[in-house]
Amino acid sequence: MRFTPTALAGAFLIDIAPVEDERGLFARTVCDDEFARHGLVGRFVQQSVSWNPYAGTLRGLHFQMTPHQEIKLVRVTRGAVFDAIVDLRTDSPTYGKTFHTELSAANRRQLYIPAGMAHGFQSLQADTEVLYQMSTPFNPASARGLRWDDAALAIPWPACRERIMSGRDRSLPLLHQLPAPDSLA
Ligand SMILES: Cc1cn([C@H]2C[C@H](O)[C@@H](COP(=O)(O)OP(=O)(O)O[C@H]3O[C@H](C)C(=O)[C@H](O)[C@H]3O)O2)c(=O)[nH]c1=O
Repeated sequence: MRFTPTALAGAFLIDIAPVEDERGLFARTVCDDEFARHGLVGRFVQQSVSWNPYAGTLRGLHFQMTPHQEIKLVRVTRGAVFDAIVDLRTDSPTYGKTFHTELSAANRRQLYIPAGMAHGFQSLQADTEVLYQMSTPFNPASARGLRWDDAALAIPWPACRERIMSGRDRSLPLLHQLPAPDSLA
């Protein structure tokens, strides 16, 4: 695997190093030792899938509050997404900064998201499926979110004819409205 640090401390792009032959390819996507050599956690306790039948579906920006904040490893197994993260760690040099990338079944790229970040994506194709691995179990009571279109974040979400979102996501708070840092990721 190839690990590329992003502009946000602790967040990495992980690309496969495929072994190819006449049958196709084989590639490792998670390895505890290799992750540890890059200072990353390679053990996950939950794996989830998100299916998005329509392009323009936007989920997020979500995170879990302390002490349930999650490390997430995200990849796309069908279709493609515009994937975005926000650093919510108030002690981080990149607090309030964002990073985005395209994850797709074609590029087989993964995004490693450290604890303390909000995550969201917009599907770029119909029938897009996203696979997540989480380091911490889902804790509904600590699930929180951040508005996708917060001008303070200025995430360049791709234009689309109709953006499909949940009512909850449409009404999430802005960054400056989030509770005090001690209750945040
Ligand atoms: C996340 C999650 C949700 N649920 C239940 C709760 C709801 O009844 C239903 C849909 O939940 P939600 O609308 O929060 O699903 P998404 O909007 O896809 O949320 C995810 O999308 C953003 C982009 C993420 O990064 C998170 O992994 C996750 O928050 O599944 C579970 O039972 N377990 C879970 O781990």
